[in-house]
Amino acid sequence: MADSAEEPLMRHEVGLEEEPSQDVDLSDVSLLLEKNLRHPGYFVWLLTLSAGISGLLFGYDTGVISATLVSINSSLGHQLTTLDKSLITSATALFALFVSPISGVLADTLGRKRVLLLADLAFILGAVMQAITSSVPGMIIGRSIVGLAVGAGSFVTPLYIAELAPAKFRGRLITLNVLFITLGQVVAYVVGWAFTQWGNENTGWRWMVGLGAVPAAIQCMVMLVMPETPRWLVMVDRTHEARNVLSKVYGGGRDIQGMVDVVLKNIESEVREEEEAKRGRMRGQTKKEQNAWFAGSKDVWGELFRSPGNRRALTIACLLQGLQQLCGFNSLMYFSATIFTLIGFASPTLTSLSVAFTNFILTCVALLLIDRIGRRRILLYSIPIMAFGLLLCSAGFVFIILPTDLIADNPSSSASAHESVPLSERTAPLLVLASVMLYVGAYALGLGNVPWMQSELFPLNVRSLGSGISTSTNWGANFVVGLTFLPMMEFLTPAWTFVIYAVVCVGGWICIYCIYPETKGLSLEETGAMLANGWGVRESLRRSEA
Ligand SMILES: O[C@H]1[C@H](O)[C@@H](O)[C@H](O)[C@@H](O)[C@H]1O
Repeated sequence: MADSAEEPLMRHEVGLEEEPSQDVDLSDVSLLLEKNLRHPGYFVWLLTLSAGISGLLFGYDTGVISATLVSINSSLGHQLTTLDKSLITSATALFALFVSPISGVLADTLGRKRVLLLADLAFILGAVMQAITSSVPGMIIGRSIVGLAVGAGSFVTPLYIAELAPAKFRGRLITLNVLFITLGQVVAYVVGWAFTQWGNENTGWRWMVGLGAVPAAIQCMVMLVMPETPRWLVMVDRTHEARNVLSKVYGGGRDIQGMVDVVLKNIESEVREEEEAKRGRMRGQTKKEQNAWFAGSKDVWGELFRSPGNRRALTIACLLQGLQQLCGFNSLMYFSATIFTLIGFASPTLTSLSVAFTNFILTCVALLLIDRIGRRRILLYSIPIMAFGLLLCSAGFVFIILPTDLIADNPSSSASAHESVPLSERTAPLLVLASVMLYVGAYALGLGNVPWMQSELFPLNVRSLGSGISTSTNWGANFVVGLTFLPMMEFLTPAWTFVIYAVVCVGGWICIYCIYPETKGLSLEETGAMLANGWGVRESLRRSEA
């Protein structure tokens, strides 16, 4: 792990003598100072890792359902129906969708750290509830509580990291969170496979879901000793504590005090400006309207929707987040074990591990490549491969004859359905597996990551609202896919289901081609100026080729 390798920076190095003067542009100065940082430093890594456990939990809880669904059998009173499975799966996304907007308000009033701690408690409660329940409604409630935790955690974790990390490392540290999500999914699949292999047939799945409480409890303990973010501390007038946290972030020592002063002043002036803007907006309004949150947010809503540039940014961010889910990836994440059971693999949970593993490895590759290839280009290359994979998968399903009620049936009975089948039907499952892996790999390279870089599309004043709306689009679409996948498989046939996802990919590709400019290498201001005058696709390509 990198040690705190900050260069000793003194005020005179950036032209500051004593206290930073009021006419110096503090944001420029702190950027200049931060440029000299070589590594995030050990304290920032520690903070990122401890907050990143939320990503791990997010991934674990979304991934573990795959093996759970094929292991529950009749432990909840009866064999699960298609509706039971769909509700159990999609409840998490629905509650994550509900809680995302509220968690922003909670994060401002209670602090970022307390919201993370509350999310941990919800993770623990939801995991225990699922592990001990004996009914389908109990399971749905447990999954919904986990949804609250996932929704709050997925909003607050990037905020916590962004407010603590020096600007220079912010992007990289935030995208690390996506890596944690996919790692969590791998862990969930390994645990799922291990329990179906060696666990008790009736209680194994209870351990799978219950284990989600462990990382949450660890994070809870670690977060108790972690600090609040300097920005929130300044917001609630605890400037002295904010200074101490900043000193640790920048590596401690006397020689960095100049930098800490500048960064602190910068935060203070930003917070002051925000408060003044809020007070200005509230002047002349009725008592009722003076509800700070409402008054503030109402105006930001106006700014977001009135300005053409902001509207374009929002359209692109929602398009990408919606497409990330509507392309059907999570139907594999949630139901791959069900699918592989359906087509006769002897160890469906082990087979489906390939989905989570491919996703994780190619997410690592994507994070290395994305700044070099560019967001637009990586999407335009990878989405056609996804569509091809889906069509191939659909072709594979054409050769497989499935008993009509198998989706809702006992998985163990599925093997017998494939005992004496012609060769084409024996190789077709392999074709399905290979095409699923092709699709997942291409997804992880582009759509799995790029939409989360949404904040770079928005100017500061509407960034949090814009990102919030596009994140809700993600959860909304995730809910739709979780709820509709099994009914689509049952009523439209698997072959048509995958064709529909392929059509969504093609439609998405056309939209991206027409309206998503290449933001690689552009500053936030340049992106903003470009979107203010149009979609800026041609101009962005000219710039990135120059
Ligand atoms: O970026 C993540 C990642 O791609 C996950 O694998 C997926 O399950 C999530 O829905 C997505 O938001």
